[in-house]
Amino acid sequence: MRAGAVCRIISGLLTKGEGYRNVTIDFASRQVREFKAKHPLPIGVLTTTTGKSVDVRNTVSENSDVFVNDYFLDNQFHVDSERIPERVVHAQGSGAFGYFIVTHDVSQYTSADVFNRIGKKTPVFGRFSTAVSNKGTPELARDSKALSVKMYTNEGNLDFLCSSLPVYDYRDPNDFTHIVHAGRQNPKTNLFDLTTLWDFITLKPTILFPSLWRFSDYGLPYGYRKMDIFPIHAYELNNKQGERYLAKFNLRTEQGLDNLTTAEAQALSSQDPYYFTRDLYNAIANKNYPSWRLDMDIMTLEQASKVDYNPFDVNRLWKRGTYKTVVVGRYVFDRNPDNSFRDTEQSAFNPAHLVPGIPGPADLMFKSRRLSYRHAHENRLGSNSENIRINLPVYRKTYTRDGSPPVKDNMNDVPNYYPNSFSGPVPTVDNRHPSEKLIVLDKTSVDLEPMADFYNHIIENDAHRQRIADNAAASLVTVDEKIVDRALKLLDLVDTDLGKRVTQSYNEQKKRADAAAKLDARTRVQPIAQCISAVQEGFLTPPKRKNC
Ligand code: HEM
Repeated sequence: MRAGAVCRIISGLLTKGEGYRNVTIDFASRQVREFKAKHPLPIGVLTTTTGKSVDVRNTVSENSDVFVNDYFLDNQFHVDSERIPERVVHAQGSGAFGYFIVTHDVSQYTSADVFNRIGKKTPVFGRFSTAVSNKGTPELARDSKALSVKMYTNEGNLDFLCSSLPVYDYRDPNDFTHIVHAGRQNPKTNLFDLTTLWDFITLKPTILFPSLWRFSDYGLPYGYRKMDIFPIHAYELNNKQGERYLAKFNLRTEQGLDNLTTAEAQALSSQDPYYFTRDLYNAIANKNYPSWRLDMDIMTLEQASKVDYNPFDVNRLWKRGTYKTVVVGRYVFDRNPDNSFRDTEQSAFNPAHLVPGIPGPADLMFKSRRLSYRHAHENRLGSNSENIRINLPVYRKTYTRDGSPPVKDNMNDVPNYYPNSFSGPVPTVDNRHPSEKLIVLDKTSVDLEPMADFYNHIIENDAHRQRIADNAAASLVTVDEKIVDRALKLLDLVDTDLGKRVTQSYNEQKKRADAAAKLDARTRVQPIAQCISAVQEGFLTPPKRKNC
């Protein structure tokens, strides 16, 4: 049968439409077959890494002198060193190319060239990721998700690093190391340890706020395509006249918000642990391009100085009625990378990659991020991470030279010091840049009011409140009882109804878990397995929620 006919049969078998639930012959599963369809014959003669053709006898090493077999040595040496350090957070990720298009005039707020004309298109690269999990971990855990997007603008790269939750875990950068440790594997058991996580949450209660979001339906989106995403910080913007504004950017999904229940996620994870990557890849391959509307919540500096909360606090939302929202444009992702390591793994996003007209956030957390990402890239990709193709800006002339490869053209014969009298690159004068710096005062106190507001006013009904309580209680079942007491007291302080619901759910779940712990592992998972197969049936038919 001809390759084209095979392709037609396979595409006939594909499940079209939302969710791509038939994971057996979806677009991602047939990638190599598509390659073969495009290249019916081998693409060329096999060579060693230095370009010498490989004799077929060298592809088998039995009874041969392997030390003179370049082909064997190439492969063996290279595979031994083909891993680079994974990202310390957001290690599991998937990339996509696309564009940003301006749909509304926002020149009143920012002079950034990228936003300066309706209809202007800018190429972008996005990397979607899970936050806490290590590389290779199933993607369906109740863990916040993220999108980093690099816009290759005429004024340099503009990177937005965004979380699926609109509030961040802490406002003291010193907490980064400790939450990464407390929320990760225990150093002795090498297992995720909910006691250490809840210990840290109860000692540093700012983390409770995003944790409540994580326990809510927002904490487990139905794939990367179905979530809103936020850079969180209040960005300083300035227009051509040097007038300054504060903006919180929001990326709103155009696929519609949707979420999975914990039971659905468990079932899906057992069937397709990388559902998030697959769903994104398949949607793009099927030309069902995922898109997000970019809007921004805006305040003048004068308004910001009058609100009764800290607008720079990444651990809270801006209060309703204190800002206005304006639409900027759309991100559309329309191409899967041809090589995941080259593009996705080697991408280096840094929130400090900003452009004129967007001086960026002035808070302490952001200042610390300006350092942290540079250091992380140097550790992960070497001193020339900006020379890797995916990270290259449209235009660049610098005085940095040499270092670990890749060095690209290393600025050829251009003078390598500044100032010089020999026509090396010269700086410009940016009159738009405000001469005064914004100074932000930080505070360490914990404010429970935004959490109570979330629970009572953002969460729409009691059924959803109960799901938050059940998810929080489930995460407490294996936690040391003294810390459980602390957690329940804290939840009660946020809201007595929340405290009551979690306590009740915890008592019930704990009783069941204690009884189950006496059984051997296989017997213990029987009821869950039945529940999972019930939910799996649900996945094979059109979306239908099942309560387990
Ligand atoms: C003090 C605060 C923070 C520190 C020290 C920090 C540090 C880091 C580090 C070291 C990485 C790995 C970078 C790499 O290896 O390329 C990372 C990745 C990331 N961070 Fe943060 N982070 C902080 C706050 C935030 C916040 C507030 C957000 C979201 C609004 C965020 C979003 C991300 C995302 C999306 C990535 C993945 C980047 C990628 O796709 O390559 N981080 N962070």
